[in-house]
Amino acid sequence: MNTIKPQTVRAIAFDLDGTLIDSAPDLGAALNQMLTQLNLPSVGMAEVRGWVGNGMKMLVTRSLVHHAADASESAIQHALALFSAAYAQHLSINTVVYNGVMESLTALYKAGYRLALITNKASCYLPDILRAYHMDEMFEVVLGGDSLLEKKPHPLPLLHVCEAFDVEPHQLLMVGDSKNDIEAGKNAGCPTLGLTYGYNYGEHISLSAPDMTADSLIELLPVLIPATETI
Ligand SMILES: O=C(O)COP(=O)(O)O
Ligand SMILES: [Mg+2]
Repeated sequence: MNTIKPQTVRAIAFDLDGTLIDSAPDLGAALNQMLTQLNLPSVGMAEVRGWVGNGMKMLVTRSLVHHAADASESAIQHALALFSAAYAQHLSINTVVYNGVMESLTALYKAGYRLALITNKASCYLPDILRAYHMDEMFEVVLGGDSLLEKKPHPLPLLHVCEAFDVEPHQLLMVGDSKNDIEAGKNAGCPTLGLTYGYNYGEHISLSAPDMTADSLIELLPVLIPATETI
């Protein structure tokens, strides 16, 4: 199913984790370093992939709850400080860019679409990560989970991008791997593309009923750049 219209879309907002980059190996390494410091057992990548999507505090909290450890606010804050220090050393060691991402971003950018990044990841890590994966020139607006008063699935970051780009919500396509992205898009009145390969709490993204689903970002090119056959 695809109800995305190339004649209406003028700008595209991308999610980061699970959409552009597979950051779970670095997030997992930092989480396991934190768990070791707390004398708790390590967790596997499958767990980590199921916990990413609502920011670092939620990732840390889910790991503490998983171990039935102290998950009081002060325990979470202590764990979060350990995790943040560890992740700062693990931003771009084993993270990889998904297939098709660079080609697609480049083609969409060259075709004149205005591009934004809207992630729930803390904003302090974004410049280094975007630079490490050569994406720092692509996005005119970059928002982290702490950039505004609300984060996805709240519509505020998407509406902020609409205002920055001077476009209507129906002209901004939201692209993401999780229900937070699709719900944020629907809440803002934006069309949505759900990618099937990322992290979505073990659920298929089609359950969130995006306007289009795709197994690779490349599938968006013939939709938004109709002359695209192969790249
Ligand atoms: O940091 C997270 O939990 C998720 O980040 P995302 O919004 O880029 O998927
Ligand atoms: Mg994501």
